[in-house]
Amino acid sequence: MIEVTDLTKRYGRTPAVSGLTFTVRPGHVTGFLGPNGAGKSTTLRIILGLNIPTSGSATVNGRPFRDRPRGLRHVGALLDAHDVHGGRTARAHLAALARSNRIPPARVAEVLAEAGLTSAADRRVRGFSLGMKQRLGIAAALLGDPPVLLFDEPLNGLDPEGVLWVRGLFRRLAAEGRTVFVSSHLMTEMENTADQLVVVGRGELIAAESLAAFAARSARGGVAVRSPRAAELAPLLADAGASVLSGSSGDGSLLTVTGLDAARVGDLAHRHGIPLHELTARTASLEEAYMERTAGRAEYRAGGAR
Ligand SMILES: Nc1ncnc2c1ncn2[C@@H]1O[C@H](COP(=O)(O)OP(=O)(O)OP(=O)(O)O)[C@@H](O)[C@H]1O
Repeated sequence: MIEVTDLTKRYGRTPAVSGLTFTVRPGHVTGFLGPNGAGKSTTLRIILGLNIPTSGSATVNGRPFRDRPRGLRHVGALLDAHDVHGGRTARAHLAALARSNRIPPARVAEVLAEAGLTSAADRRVRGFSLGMKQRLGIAAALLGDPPVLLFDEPLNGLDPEGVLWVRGLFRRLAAEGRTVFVSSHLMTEMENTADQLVVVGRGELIAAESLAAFAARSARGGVAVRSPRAAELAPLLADAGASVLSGSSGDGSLLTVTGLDAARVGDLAHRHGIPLHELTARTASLEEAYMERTAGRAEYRAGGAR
């Protein structure tokens, strides 16, 4: 379990993180999302005790992580795949980490195999591609068999097989009851992998909830209803508490309804003897919900709009 409480970090006068509070629970893959510069890496570094917060706290299983001896057995992390001594082989890099964290040396071969690096184990890391370095970083995070794992953009540079591997790995780690916290800009991938989300913008919390709840709040979701008597149905739906928009069907037969699920829309129409020609529940994609909720919270946006 990771608990972040009223966390603030300023660099000079620039706030990187402002009063963030959220909990990352074991047994889930939790996606950590936010526009560039939103404060994700800063937060991950504070959780790992690599940055000192200006105020507030971050704990891992109840204690600040920097207090923990043999760290890799408590928390595994991949922050920056390039942060490896290029002159070492993959095997030597992992063996050094194992020694300094009192991890049995046999784990090195196990995590190399898990990451698909067995055949590259005795090559110097400076010759590795970005994807191979990511695999090595993930192998290092797994080395101590830790209950809590943090990954900052782990999919960068991975080939499709690597992406599939990571997806399965994260799900398995969560199913084993571990806490898995992953930052990523790849919405489709997060949609496939994460079940919980922490979303930040300009250092502030936007949402901490399940992916389903986050998507359900989107105005892009709702129920599409088509009826030859849509004009009669719309006020009945509004009376029942729904928001109703007329669609762009031209003949006025299409309504988009939010605030009532498809079953209640169908029942209500039936009670009033109004025929329906279509009743479709639509869930917003994570990307749609994310773009909507972070609009105006992105510091950098193509086209110059702020
Ligand atoms: N060492 C530092 N010194 C000064 N400012 C910093 C430092 N590290 C981060 N910042 C600033 O803090 C803010 C948050 O940065 P951070 O790297 O945490 O964002 P992020 O969400 O990880 O972004 P990205 O998605 O681009 O990786 C940014 O405005 C950044 O410029």
